[in-house]
Amino acid sequence: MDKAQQDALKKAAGIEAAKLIQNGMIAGLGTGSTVRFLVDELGRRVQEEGLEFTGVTTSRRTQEQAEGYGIKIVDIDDVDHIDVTIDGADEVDKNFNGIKGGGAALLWEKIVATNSNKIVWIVDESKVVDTIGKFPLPVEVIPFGAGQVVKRFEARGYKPVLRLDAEGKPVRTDENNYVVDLHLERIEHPEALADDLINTVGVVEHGLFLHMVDQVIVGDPNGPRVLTNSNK
Ligand SMILES: O=C(CO)[C@H](O)[C@H](O)COP(=O)(O)O
Repeated sequence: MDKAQQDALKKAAGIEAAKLIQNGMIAGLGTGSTVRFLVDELGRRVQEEGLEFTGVTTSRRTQEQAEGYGIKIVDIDDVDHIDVTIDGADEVDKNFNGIKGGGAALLWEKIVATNSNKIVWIVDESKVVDTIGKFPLPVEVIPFGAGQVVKRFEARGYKPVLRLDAEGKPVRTDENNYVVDLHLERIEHPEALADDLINTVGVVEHGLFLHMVDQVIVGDPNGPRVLTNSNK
């Protein structure tokens, strides 16, 4: 699949997911190129159809895009609930477990998701996999002692790589932390790995999103497919 085809599938998933947002709702808005299509469509509906809803964003990037369309964005601590959060993902398996954080927004994404009544992911079909882990697993770490965390991960065989920007400097998250990507190839026991990572001093959060997602909207050449998690 080339990039243009992948973008077309991402866009179709984003437009389909935008239908979930109705007047008066409080919606969590994720981060990434797929979510950009979602926000474009919501912005169109705000401007052309008078849609009124409140958004809570998972990154400054999404906040800027949404506010550019006149979408009302509030702080997460200023809402008493979030009806639905729509976000992208890097991989998702048949158990609705996935990897997020390719865009370095995993911490805010997990906080917004955890506080949402419903979580919907929008992906193109290439992200649906049998076993997660081919996509390097992002882990957000505090800059102080990050090198020591990397050494610990090396000792555990996690193949860590500190994420760098185009200038060779460590990528900074919206919380000013670093991201370490674990090149694991296959994650056979995601729960055990999640426990191990979150119990490592210096780790703020990891990109394993387990038992959280209610629905996945998959951009497919035959039209968007909605997968519903019957275990939730
Ligand atoms: O987790 C994320 C950002 O932290 C994104 O949702 C994920 O990387 C998917 O991005 P894209 O829609 O650009 O493929």
